[in-house]
Amino acid sequence: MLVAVEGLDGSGKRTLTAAVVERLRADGLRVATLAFPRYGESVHADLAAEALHGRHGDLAGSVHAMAVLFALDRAGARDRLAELAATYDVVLLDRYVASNAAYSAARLHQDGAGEVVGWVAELEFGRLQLPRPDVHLLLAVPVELAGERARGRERREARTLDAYERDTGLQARTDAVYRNLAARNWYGTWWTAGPGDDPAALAARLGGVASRTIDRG
Ligand SMILES: Nc1ncnc2c1ncn2[C@@H]1O[C@H](COP(=O)(O)OP(=O)(O)OP(=O)(O)O)[C@@H](O)[C@H]1O
Ligand SMILES: Cc1cn([C@H]2C[C@H](O)[C@@H](COP(=O)(O)O)O2)c(=O)[nH]c1=O
Repeated sequence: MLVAVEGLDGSGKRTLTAAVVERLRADGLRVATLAFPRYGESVHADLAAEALHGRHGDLAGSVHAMAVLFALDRAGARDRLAELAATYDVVLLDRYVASNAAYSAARLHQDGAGEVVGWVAELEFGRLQLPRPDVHLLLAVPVELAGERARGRERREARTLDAYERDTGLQARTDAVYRNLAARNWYGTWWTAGPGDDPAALAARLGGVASRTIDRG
C-alpha cells in the first residue's frame, strides 16, 4: 500500500511519518519510507534545492521548470518504488506528486481544479507512469504553526529557509490548494490529520487498510 504524506513546509511530515512507522512496525507490518525530493541521490532534486537557494539564474522563477525537476526526481525512483511496493506492506512517501500539484498551483494563483494541477497529473501519473497512492495523508496544520516550526528548525539545525519557505503568501495559498485537493479526493483517497491527531490512531487506521489489502492478496 502506497501512502503519500503531504503538507506545508514545517508542518511535521517527517516527524509524523517516523512515529507512524514505529507504530506500524510494532504491529508487525513491513514498512518502508522514501522522501522526496531525494537530496544527495538525484541531480534533479539537488538542482531544484540549489535553485530555491538562489542559484542557477532564473530557474526558480519558472513554475513549470521547477515542477519538471521534481517530477524527474520521482521518475528516477520509479523502479525503487515498484520494488518497495512489492516487498513491503506499507510504503510511506514523505511528499509525492501532490506536492508538485499544490505548490505549482499556489505559485500560479490557481486552485485544485486549475490547469497546472491537471498538467502535473498528466506528466507524472501519465507520461512518467508513476504509481498512484492508495492514500494521501494531508497533515493540515495552521500556516502560522508550520512557519514557526520551519523557523525553529532553521535555528536548531542551521538549515537556511528556501524561497518557498520564506514566502508566507505562497505557504497560505499552498495550504488552500492542499485542502481543495483533499476535498476533491484528487487521484485517490485523502485523509486529513490535524496537529493534535495521535500518530498511533493514524497508524491503526492505516494498518487496518493495509491488512485488508494483504487479505485480498
Ligand atoms: N507535533 C509536533 N510538535 C512539536 N514540534 C514538532 C511536531 N512535529 C514537528 N515538529 C518540529 O517542527 C519542525 C518541522 O518538522 P518536520 O521536519 O517533521 O516537518 P516537515 O513537514 O517534514 O518539513 P519540510 O517539508 O519543510 O521538510 C521540526 O523541528 C520538528 O521537530
Ligand atoms: C517534492 C516536491 C517539493 N516541492 C516543494 C516543497 C518545498 O517547499 C520544496 C522542497 O521540499 P522540502 O520537503 O522542503 O525539502 O519544494 C514542490 O514544489 N514539488 C515537489 O514535487
